[in-house]
Amino acid sequence: MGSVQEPVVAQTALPPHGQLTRSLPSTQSLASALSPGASTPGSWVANPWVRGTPDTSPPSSRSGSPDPKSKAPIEGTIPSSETGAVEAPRVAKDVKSICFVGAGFVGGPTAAVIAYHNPQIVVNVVDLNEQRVAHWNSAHLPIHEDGLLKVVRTARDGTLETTVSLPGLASPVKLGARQPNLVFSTKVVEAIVEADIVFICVNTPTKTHGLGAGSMADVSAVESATRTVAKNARAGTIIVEKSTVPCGTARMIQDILRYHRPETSFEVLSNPEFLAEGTAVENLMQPDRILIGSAQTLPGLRAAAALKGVYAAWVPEARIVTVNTFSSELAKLVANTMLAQRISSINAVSAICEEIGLGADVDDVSLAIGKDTRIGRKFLQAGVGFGGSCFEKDILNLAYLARELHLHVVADYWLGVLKINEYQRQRFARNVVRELNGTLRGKKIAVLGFAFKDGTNDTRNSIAVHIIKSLAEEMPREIAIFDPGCASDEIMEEIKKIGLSQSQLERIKICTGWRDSVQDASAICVLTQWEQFRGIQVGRPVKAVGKAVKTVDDAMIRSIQDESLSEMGILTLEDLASQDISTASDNPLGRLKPLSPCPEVCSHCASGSGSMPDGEDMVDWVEVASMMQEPRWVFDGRNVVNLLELEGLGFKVRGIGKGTMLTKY
Ligand SMILES: NC(=O)c1ccc[n+]([C@@H]2O[C@H](COP(=O)([O-])OP(=O)(O)OC[C@H]3O[C@@H](n4cnc5c(N)ncnc54)[C@H](O)[C@@H]3O)[C@@H](O)[C@H]2O)c1
Ligand SMILES: O=c1ccn([C@@H]2O[C@H](COP(=O)(O)OP(=O)(O)O[C@H]3O[C@H](CO)[C@@H](O)[C@H](O)[C@H]3O)[C@@H](O)[C@H]2O)c(=O)[nH]1
Repeated sequence: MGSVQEPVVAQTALPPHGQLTRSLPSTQSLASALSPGASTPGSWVANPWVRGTPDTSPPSSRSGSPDPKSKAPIEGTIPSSETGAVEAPRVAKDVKSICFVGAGFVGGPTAAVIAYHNPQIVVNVVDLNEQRVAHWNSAHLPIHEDGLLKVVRTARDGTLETTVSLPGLASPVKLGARQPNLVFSTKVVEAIVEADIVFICVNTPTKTHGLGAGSMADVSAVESATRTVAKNARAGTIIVEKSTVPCGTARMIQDILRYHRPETSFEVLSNPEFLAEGTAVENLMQPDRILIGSAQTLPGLRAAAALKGVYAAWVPEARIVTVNTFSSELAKLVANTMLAQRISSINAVSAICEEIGLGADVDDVSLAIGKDTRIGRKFLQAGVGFGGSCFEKDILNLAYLARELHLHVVADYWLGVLKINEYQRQRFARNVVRELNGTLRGKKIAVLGFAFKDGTNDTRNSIAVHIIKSLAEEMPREIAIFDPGCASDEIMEEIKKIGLSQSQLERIKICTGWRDSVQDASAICVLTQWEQFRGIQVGRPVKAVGKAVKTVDDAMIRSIQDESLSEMGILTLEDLASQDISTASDNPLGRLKPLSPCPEVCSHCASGSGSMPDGEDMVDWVEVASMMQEPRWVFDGRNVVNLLELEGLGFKVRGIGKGTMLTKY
């Protein structure tokens, strides 16, 4: 590329205050951009987030040699020579191949659901991590999410031809075999070359060193993935930013693309992901919304339409929101910050409840305010604080942006959400030590729950790790940790990151069952809201099991007998078939192909680790009472146990925000 420098990117180069000017197209200019033959490549006058002046000249007039990899225009693109305009991306129907770069918690499930609903599109999921890819290709997926294995097996392995007979159906329904269309591999370049759409789905943690350490997002993986895309993607390929990124990253991606491919124009879309771990498949199957941000230009809007077409295979159009790129990037950060803010708000109330005594109960307050439809009941569960790989990082990201814009009051406002979160977990750890007479020496503490929330095996930035660090500083005899979803080695790996001394580390034991962990313990800390920890309790209303029985109606029969039955239709069929069989099955129609056997050395098969709890090994609090040391403390950081009942069994219990005692710290 001669002497041209690759652009310096993203947050490191925010402009001086007051220079954040951009021009969104006026209605008139947008209308003209949409008119046939429009040639404006973009309406942003300057990239406010990138050092230097971006090249807004048409690709053909920029410096640099012609792109040797650029191929003849493919079907659906508008050749620039014919129109004088930048090449417009293909429209939805032309999307034949999608590539996900990054097979992590987001990339894997998102790619699987897209492939599941679009059997005509080949979805390649690529990652540099060979072990992760090997897991995606096995019976033991690297992440545990309800329903994920079935979705992956359907798309990755294809299905068998099958005939379904159901009561209410006049004639059996024949389902053809489905061809595999989901491929996990390490062949990053090959998958990018083939792709019509590339999703960048790599990690964006908070920087740990250098400029902005502890607050700024590290976009180096996005940069690196973009470089590989820039060098290999075909002209017309749409680049989608799926990772959660600082505002302005789409521009950074665009600049890297321009640097490596000055002759080729690519559209970059923002399409943030809103799935929550533990409910990933449900969230992807029935999203509240799909957000697509694009340049407000003809090619930008066309690219957005192409992506919309992919989602429209199963998401109602009204739920697909299209905005400009910046709004989309910002909306993702704001969504997480506001969800976290609700948790910190209710946790702040929990501190008041505990201090005021008088029986004030944060769960009652939460119930009462949540009935107000303007407030709503979600994300008002008080607890020991929020963990996970997203909330903290995204709040820091938003606050960093505000700080760079000299909006210090705004930055402090959002950082207050994190302050309360830290305060809450410190309060919890302090309470444990105080109630145990100010010393943990010679005592065993059981920790029930390590995952940052239930339903997942993700141990990243778990609240438990912070609590364990505080407890370990008191040099207890032992800290015995049990989590029904996390693998022991992953728990230990996280613990090793928190800087404990050798002597502290030696006191930590990871248990594979709750009995081992509570045996002889002086106190139990419940830190994850696993259903299993509620335990066998008298007087708790039994949750209704199973779904309401569906009956086959005419509309259903018509949709089922439609020859071009979509996966949505097949899901209905599966729902109906599931009602007919006594045991829950991932394969009610007998459609799934048998799984290939694992190699003999499969560590998962050997240890059974990391599988989600099946609900059979409920904690039996009566048994626990007989196993613990007096006075049998239970510190319930998630308000999952029945406080009164446990007190009846002889436990001393402290929940979060339960003002039953007047305590002073
Ligand atoms: N975890 C969530 O629930 C969640 C939800 C919404 C959004 N997000 C966002 O999505 C992004 C990804 O998160 P995640 O949890 O999936 O991360 P992850 O760490 O689980 O996965 C990222 C993957 O990208 C791979 N990778 C990194 N650089 C690569 C490269 N150049 N080429 C190929 N592969 C590469 C890594 O090996 C890793 O497997 C982040 O920005 C995150 O903030 C996460
Ligand atoms: O009322 C509540 C709800 C949650 N939590 C805690 O908050 C954390 C995060 O939970 P949750 O938001 O359910 O899981 P995440 O997987 O972190 O999902 C969040 O972060 C993702 C990554 O950006 C987003 O995509 C999701 O929309 C957003 O909910 C966990 O520790 C929970 O225990 C509470 O303490 N109280």
